[in-house]
Amino acid sequence: MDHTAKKLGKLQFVMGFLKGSMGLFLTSILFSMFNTALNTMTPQVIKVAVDSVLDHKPFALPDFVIRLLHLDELRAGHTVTWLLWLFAGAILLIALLAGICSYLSRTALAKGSENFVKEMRDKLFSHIQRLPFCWHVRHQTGEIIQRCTSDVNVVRNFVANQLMEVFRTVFLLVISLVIMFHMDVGISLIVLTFVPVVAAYSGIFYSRIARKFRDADVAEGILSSTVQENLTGVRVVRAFGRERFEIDRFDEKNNRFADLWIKLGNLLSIYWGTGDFITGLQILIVVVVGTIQTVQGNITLGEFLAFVSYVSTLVWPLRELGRILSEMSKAGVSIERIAYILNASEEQDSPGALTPPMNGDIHFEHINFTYEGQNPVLRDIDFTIPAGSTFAILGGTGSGKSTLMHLLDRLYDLPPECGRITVGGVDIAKMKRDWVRQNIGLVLQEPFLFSKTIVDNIRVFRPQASLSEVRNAAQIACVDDAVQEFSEGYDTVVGERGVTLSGGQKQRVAIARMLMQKAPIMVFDDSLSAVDSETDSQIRRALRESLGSSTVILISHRITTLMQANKILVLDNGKIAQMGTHDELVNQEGIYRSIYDIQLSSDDRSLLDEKEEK
Ligand SMILES: Nc1ncnc2c1ncn2[C@@H]1O[C@H](COP(=O)(O)OP(=O)(O)OP(=O)(O)O)[C@@H](O)[C@H]1O
Repeated sequence: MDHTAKKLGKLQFVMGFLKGSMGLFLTSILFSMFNTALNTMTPQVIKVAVDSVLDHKPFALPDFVIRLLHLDELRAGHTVTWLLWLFAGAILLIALLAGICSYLSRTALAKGSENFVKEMRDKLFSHIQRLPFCWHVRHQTGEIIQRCTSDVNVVRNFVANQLMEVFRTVFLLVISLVIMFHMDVGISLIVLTFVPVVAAYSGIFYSRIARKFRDADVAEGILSSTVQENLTGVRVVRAFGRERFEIDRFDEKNNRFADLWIKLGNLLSIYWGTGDFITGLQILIVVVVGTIQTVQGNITLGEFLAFVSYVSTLVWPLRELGRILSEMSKAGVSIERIAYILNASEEQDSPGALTPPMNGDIHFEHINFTYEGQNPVLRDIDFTIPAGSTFAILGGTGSGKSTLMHLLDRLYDLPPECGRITVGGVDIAKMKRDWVRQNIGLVLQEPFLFSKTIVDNIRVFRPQASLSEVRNAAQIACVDDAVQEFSEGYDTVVGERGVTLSGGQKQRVAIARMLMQKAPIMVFDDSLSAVDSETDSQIRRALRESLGSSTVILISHRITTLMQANKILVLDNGKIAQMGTHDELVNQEGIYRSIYDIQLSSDDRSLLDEKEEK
């Protein structure tokens, strides 16, 4: 029952996307039926031609056709050659009409299937945009890309080619059998007995092939993820001389993928080989029985030839049915894989979600947080960031600093009973997610830049911003000079298609981008780690002067980055270890003091002096 439900689900899934192009698909089916009906006429013309031209029998056509076309009179007054031309003309006319129908059917189908696949791609892409961040963290990018590209293509091929073939084959089978039964029941029964045989063996293979396709698809996903990971981490691969290791890793996955396709190929070869034998057997029996029947005078020579013609015409579509079934299994697997993405729940705001002002105090109230299946990452975290202040968070790696910011930005939601985060007294869980994110500017340690020009990257949040606004943000982020030095300045394309920026330049472009957002809360999550201490200090000075009333949260390992903050929180293993100003913390025993002592010996003294100047 489960299986049927699943199948029904797949059909409904496809129908959902077909809805918009139903008119085109119905047009295509209609013309395909005309085409099939016309094609089944040809053996009839052959039959009448052979019987009347070679055997000089009267036309074996319904009386009204003979009367309508005055065939008897024509026949009486004309030569055999003339009759032959008459039948040739009939075949030509049928071929012409069949060709026109085929053209109309295929153009409608091409349009319909492209609309279908476009709608599916649009839906997938917009759905993926709305999936929660945690969903993206849990799934490999290569695998998602594979589902959005090759799986979508498999479904498109199925809808554009195979689905129509199913209709065509069934229609062809029905018309041909009706005509054959009309000519001779005995031979028709022989032909008919082969239909379930072909269907049964196709069905058996269908289920086995489906399993193999599923394995091959999973292997393909793993292979694309390996390639994607390798290309993304190409610098690490080169730096650590891991090329050999990576090649071996790829080989292993590639071998597995190739093995699965070889096994699939073997299975398909058995299928086609067996199919060839069965159809050969079918033709053999029809030829033997047909010849006997003709010799005994039970059927005419023309009818015999028509039978052979129908059987030969039916052989291929029936054989194709097997291929269609295997394609269907492949498409079924792809549909399941696409549906897996589409069935994932999108981020959704509760009805009446709020959009309050975001310039109030930020209060983390007794936060406890655990990532799925992990140990607790944050334990009873409770503190307040006063509005308009600069607040710093210091802590060892893995102490939970970024997690706190993910929770503030609602990239992860706090489960009930695990505390709450309020801004200006309003729980962020009750706010619209978009609103929260628009009002919290976030710069990450490893910022991502799009493959576009620098100016477009900086004004990604405000595409209408003028160049002077962009430059102003870039000056505060201390990246304007560096950009001016590029031959194309702000029009320099960065990323895969263009110039490679240094880690520090990228971080500064990302800071400029965030400044354009003009958010009342700004978070710098270790986002100055790749710039030297001097530039770090310059940026902070420029930021201090330009941020106005925004609340700033600074996360860093570097004491010099944090020391001017109004308050510093020290996190240790998911718990609050210390909190206070630089002066308070440096004068107490504790983590802050030890880090200060270690960094003091290596940091530039002048940067520490900066604090005294302030
Ligand atoms: N998406 C995630 N899924 C599961 N565990 C995670 C996830 N993100 C972080 N963690 C784990 O949570 C803990 C805290 O990570 P977090 O990134 O918040 O630390 P951090 O203090 O920002 O570290 P760093 O300074 O190194 O960036 C770590 O043990 C980390 O492995």
